[in-house]
Amino acid sequence: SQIEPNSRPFTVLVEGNIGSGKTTFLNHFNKFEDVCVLAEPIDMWRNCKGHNLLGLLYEDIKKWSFTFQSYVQLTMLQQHLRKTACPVKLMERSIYSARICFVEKMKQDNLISHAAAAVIDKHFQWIKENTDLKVDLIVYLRTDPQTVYDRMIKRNREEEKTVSLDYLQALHQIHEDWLYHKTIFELPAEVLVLNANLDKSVINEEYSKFEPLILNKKLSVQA
Ligand SMILES: Cc1cc2cn([C@H]3C[C@H](O)[C@@H](CO)O3)c(=O)nc2[nH]1
Repeated sequence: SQIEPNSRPFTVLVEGNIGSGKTTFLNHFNKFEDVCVLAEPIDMWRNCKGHNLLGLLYEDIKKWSFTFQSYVQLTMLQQHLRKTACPVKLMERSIYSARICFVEKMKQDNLISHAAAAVIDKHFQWIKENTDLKVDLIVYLRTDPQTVYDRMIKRNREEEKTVSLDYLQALHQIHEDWLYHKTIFELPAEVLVLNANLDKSVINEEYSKFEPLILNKKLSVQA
């Protein structure tokens, strides 16, 4: 019989800096059939009716930040609302990190006008009040800026050629304030902090330790 869409799957957000290993984490959990993995819809950002918004963003971040972040917010909302038959849903980033990490940082650096940021915030607030953005756990892949910078260079994503260590340091700080020090904005769920500096060769061992948490929908690590 048709499996009923599980409208309230145990929803986990995977958050972290550029290059923090989110894709590696998602791939680690992709092998479980109970888990629906939603990677960042980067292909949508690279092709919005033929426009590569991600490419435009890094070509002229001031000019394209609003356009890019508006579309990111829509695509992340679509991911949050996506039905799945799986009992567990793992999302790469979220409408929260869009607003809190990226838009806020761009606003601080005057890469987006305060007027544009205010419009994005109005959308964000309305969405939160009018939709059920159910989140049960946030996994924070905590890294050092230098580590993620080296990985980003090695990954060599075309559009990220112009991303600087300074930018990654600023993004790192905003992730720290939101998810580690918890001094800015709201937290939609408890945060599980993982050491994502670990080398790829041992990182899967580290992630395996948290399978019971993610797969059995436990909210706190058993002592
Ligand atoms: C939610 C969200 C993801 C996201 C990614 N990005 C950028 C950072 C990376 O270079 C690329 C893919 O994550 O897009 C952004 O500027 N704003 C974002 N907001």
